[in-house]
Amino acid sequence: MSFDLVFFGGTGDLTWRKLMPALFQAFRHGKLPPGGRILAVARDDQSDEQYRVWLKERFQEVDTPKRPSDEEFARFAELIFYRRVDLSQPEHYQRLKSWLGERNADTVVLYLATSPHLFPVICEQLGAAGLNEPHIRVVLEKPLGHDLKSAQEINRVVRSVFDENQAFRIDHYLGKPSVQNLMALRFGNALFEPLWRRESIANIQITLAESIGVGTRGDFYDRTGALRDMIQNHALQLLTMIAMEPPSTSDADAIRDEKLKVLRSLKPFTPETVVRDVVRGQYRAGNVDGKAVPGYPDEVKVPPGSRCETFVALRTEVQNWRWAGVPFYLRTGKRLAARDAEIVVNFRPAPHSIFPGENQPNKLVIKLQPEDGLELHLLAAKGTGGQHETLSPVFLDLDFDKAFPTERVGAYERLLLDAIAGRLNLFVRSDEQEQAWRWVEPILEAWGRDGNGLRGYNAGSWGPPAASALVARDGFTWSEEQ
Ligand SMILES: NC(=O)C1=CN([C@@H]2O[C@H](COP(=O)(O)OP(=O)(O)OC[C@H]3O[C@@H](n4cnc5c(N)ncnc54)[C@H](OP(=O)(O)O)[C@@H]3O)[C@@H](O)[C@H]2O)C=CC1
Ligand SMILES: O=C1O[C@H](COP(=O)(O)O)[C@@H](O)[C@H](O)[C@H]1O
Repeated sequence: MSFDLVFFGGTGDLTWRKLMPALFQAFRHGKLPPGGRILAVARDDQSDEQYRVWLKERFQEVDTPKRPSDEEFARFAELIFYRRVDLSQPEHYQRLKSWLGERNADTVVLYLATSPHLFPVICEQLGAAGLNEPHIRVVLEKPLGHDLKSAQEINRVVRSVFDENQAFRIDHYLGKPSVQNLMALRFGNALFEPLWRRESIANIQITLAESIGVGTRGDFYDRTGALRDMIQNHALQLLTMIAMEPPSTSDADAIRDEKLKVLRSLKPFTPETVVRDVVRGQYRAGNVDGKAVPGYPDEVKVPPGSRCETFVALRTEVQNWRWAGVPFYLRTGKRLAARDAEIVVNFRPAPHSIFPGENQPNKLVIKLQPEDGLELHLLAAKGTGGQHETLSPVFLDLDFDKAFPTERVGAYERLLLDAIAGRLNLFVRSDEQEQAWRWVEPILEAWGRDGNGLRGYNAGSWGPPAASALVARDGFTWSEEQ
């Protein structure tokens, strides 16, 4: 199967930092289908060779084990081409069309690695140039819009040019091996399904914590904030996979239909519940990994007096028979104590304990980052004798890197290969994406009306104390406090 993969935004940060290195890994692992060409397009005027030299220099910034040797880069570079294309110029799309027409590949993937404000014009121009035939796919990078209205507008234009099954909306968390394992855990094993419900589960916590700050992207981040950057997409996608009903097949739409049902069942926010159930914070100066770091207001390019949230914790519920009354807590933030992404399923305590002392409930920790694995926390008898055995916490620890010692496929590598192969399972459908916006919109509106609720937290902490109070109100604690 021959393919052409075109990166719009071919000189951008996303392309050289994430996409090209991911493609190189696919190439190195022999996973890239043969007969492929990779075309980068942007407004700079440069030759194929100049672009390859530029890209090779950028690769020096990639982590050492993932960096190509000179010989590997030379072979990879044979697949890479560059063309000058100004995306606002209709005639430049004809130039692109002639390049693609040189050999009419079986599959064409057009990856929009540009700012989303260009998506409508790019799609319109692709349609006008006839670059929307069925063998052509369009990959839309996050963020897909800034709110419901802008997301709907992007989707309207995309749908007017492409069929839904030609549109691949990226949420890179869906490409992480650990997220694949979440599906495998739930739907490849019969063990947990009888317990996966309100009768056995007390609460579910989804934490996407980062220890990094906003780096040099302060201006971009300040227009976005943690709710749009992480909750509307990554955290909600994880929630859907935890809460969804078993799909009848592994087809993309069977899975996406079930995820959509979860999004539609989320308890809607009102102005009162936003105040009660959503905590937002902004980091102040502090220490992370033993190093002093500045507060958000002092980060590069952050506008003075910014009210942008770098932390969100919230409580919600999935209103259906399986989950009624079970709190789902979502939490994300920059400059937190650790880089730690995990889903914690806290089970209810044993109804009656015959053992003295500990009666700690079981919990299942699905670890996404930095390690990728599963921990099942149980109580066990130490076997020290005496009339009354006391129980101690122990855990079964499954480390997927050890279980599968062969090289595992990274998120962008996986998603790029899936887009080339036409597999939609790990991409977000427009209705899911719009429903996620619909659900976060009352929070954005409430915050827009009332700028007072932003709480400071020290860099290197787990966020504002109000986040702990949010779970304590229900009689729970966050996993790191358990
Ligand atoms: N950087 C990252 O790690 C991530 C970025 N994203 C998202 O991806 C998108 C791109 O981000 P990023 O790569 O950082 O942005 P950059 O500003 O680094 O790159 C933008 C790219 O778009 C090109 N471009 C802009 N306008 C035009 C035009 N009119 N015609 C042709 N090309 C154009 C630029 O090339 P030139 O100006 O030379 O024409 C450049 O190649 C953003 O929406 C961002 O939020 C998402 C996840 C991670
Ligand atoms: O989408 C985004 O994700 C990254 C975090 O991704 P991870 O794979 O490193 O967990 C985040 O830093 C960025 O702000 C956000 O746009």
